[in-house]
Amino acid sequence: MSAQVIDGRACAHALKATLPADVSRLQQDGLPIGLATILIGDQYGASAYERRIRRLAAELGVPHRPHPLPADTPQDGVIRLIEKLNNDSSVSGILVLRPLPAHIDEATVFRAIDPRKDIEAVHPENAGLLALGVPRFIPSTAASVFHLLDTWLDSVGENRADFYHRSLIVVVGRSNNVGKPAISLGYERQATVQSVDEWADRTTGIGRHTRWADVLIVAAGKAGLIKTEHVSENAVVIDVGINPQTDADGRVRMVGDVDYASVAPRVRAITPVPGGVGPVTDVWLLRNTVRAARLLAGLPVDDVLSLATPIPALMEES
Ligand SMILES: NC(=O)C1=CN([C@@H]2O[C@H](COP(=O)(O)OP(=O)(O)OC[C@H]3O[C@@H](n4cnc5c(N)ncnc54)[C@H](OP(=O)(O)O)[C@@H]3O)[C@@H](O)[C@H]2O)C=CC1
Ligand SMILES: Nc1nc(=O)c2c([nH]1)NC[C@@H]1CN(c3ccc(C(=O)N[C@@H](CCC(=O)O)C(=O)O)cc3)C=[N+]21
Repeated sequence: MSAQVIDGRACAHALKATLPADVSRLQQDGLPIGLATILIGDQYGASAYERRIRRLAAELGVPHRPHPLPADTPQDGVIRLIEKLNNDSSVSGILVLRPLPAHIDEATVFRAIDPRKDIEAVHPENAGLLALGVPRFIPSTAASVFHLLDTWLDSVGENRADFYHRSLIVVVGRSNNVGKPAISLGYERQATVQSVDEWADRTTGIGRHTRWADVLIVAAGKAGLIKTEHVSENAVVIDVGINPQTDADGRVRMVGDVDYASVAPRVRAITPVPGGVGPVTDVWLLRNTVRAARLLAGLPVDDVLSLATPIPALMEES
């Protein structure tokens, strides 16, 4: 039987429906909303993402200021730009695209962002809040992964809590802005969560872990890493990877970390690339920009992580 294809474009379309109204309400009240992006160099995935954000911001009416910087920009120059954006009241959200060139220390750059404008939760304060289960912002890629899962569960009529409580979620890749936040969101849903990194691949192989996964989240940045022997038949596979692949005719196209052609026929459900996690990530970043603008203005925001279900007592109190 062939897998159900989880449609990221449809999910993104539904998720963005209320955003233009949210944006114009802020603007009518004279409250600033604006997104600043910093792209250093021209890495394929980062440039692709920046272009998409640019288009989506225009569509939703969010003022966007792109800051393209040459690959050899010194770290001080990047920090100075961030400080300027921190102090600019027309900017409510700041996104620094990864990966950064080797001469720039990611942690130092992320620490320079005003935590209230840190829409990807990369500043230690926001990363800590997420790890503690009380996030200010949910990083957009991990948010997209779980939004797709939740939406898919609703569509097949499975109770979200029942599903997560009994499920093993295996996360391949544990970077600070994709893998680790996804692990945190899995914990928050009270699933059993396992993290697999490159050492597992180099030593015992990742199949001994991934084959047990009810939910397999793959964010390694390695095209074709997950093949049919890595998955079980009831798995729900979420492919985060965005990798450039050059066709025989010289055209570059995007592929995920999952070998879709061999894996899709075997599993229960799967996200494609393109058209899976990516489009929802884009919308979530703009949602976080609106959230930041509201928080900066002192307006209420929804509680994004009230998901945990208390475990009933085993014995009634006498
Ligand atoms: N679709 C979307 O919305 C988004 C897609 N992406 C894409 O997701 C991918 C991952 O991004 P990101 O987390 O930033 O990448 P990083 O390079 O920062 O991290 C990759 C992680 O994967 C692990 N890894 C690498 N190779 C293997 C392997 N063979 N087996 C197991 N684990 C492995 C690394 O392990 P170790 O820690 O041991 O080095 C590391 O933890 C990229 O393709 C990126 O373009 C990113 C953001 C959004
Ligand atoms: N700080 C930071 N945060 C990121 O989230 C981040 C980053 N840096 N650096 C680069 C990667 C890559 N990334 C993408 C997200 C969505 C699409 C996306 O929407 N892609 C479409 C592609 C459509 C097409 O052009 O074919 C899709 O998947 O359907 C692509 C790439 C975010 N990243």
